[in-house]
Amino acid sequence: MLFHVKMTVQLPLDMDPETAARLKADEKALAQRLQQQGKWRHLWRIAGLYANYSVFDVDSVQELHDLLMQLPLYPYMAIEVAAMCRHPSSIHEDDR
Ligand SMILES: O=C(O)CC1=CCC(=O)O1
Repeated sequence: MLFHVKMTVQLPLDMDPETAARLKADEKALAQRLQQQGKWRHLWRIAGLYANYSVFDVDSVQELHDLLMQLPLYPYMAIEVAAMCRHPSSIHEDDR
């Protein structure tokens, strides 16, 4: 199951810089692990914003929920999710 996810990061302005740096490093490590596992298929910066557009490939809505909840930056993110299904004109046979 493919899901389009928009994540907008809103760190508190008064957050300790070391805490922010640790959260970002932990987020990066988990994001890269999930990409290697094929769960986090795409990760794009939205130009001009501290936000990203991502595509997740998971087995269930519950799995997506659990992945998003475990992101280190989750408490500081606004998250929007859209479920996607195959477009009849797509030439990509592996999209599902
Ligand atoms: O910087 C972001 O958009 C938040 C984020 C998601 C994965 C990551 O490494 O940072």
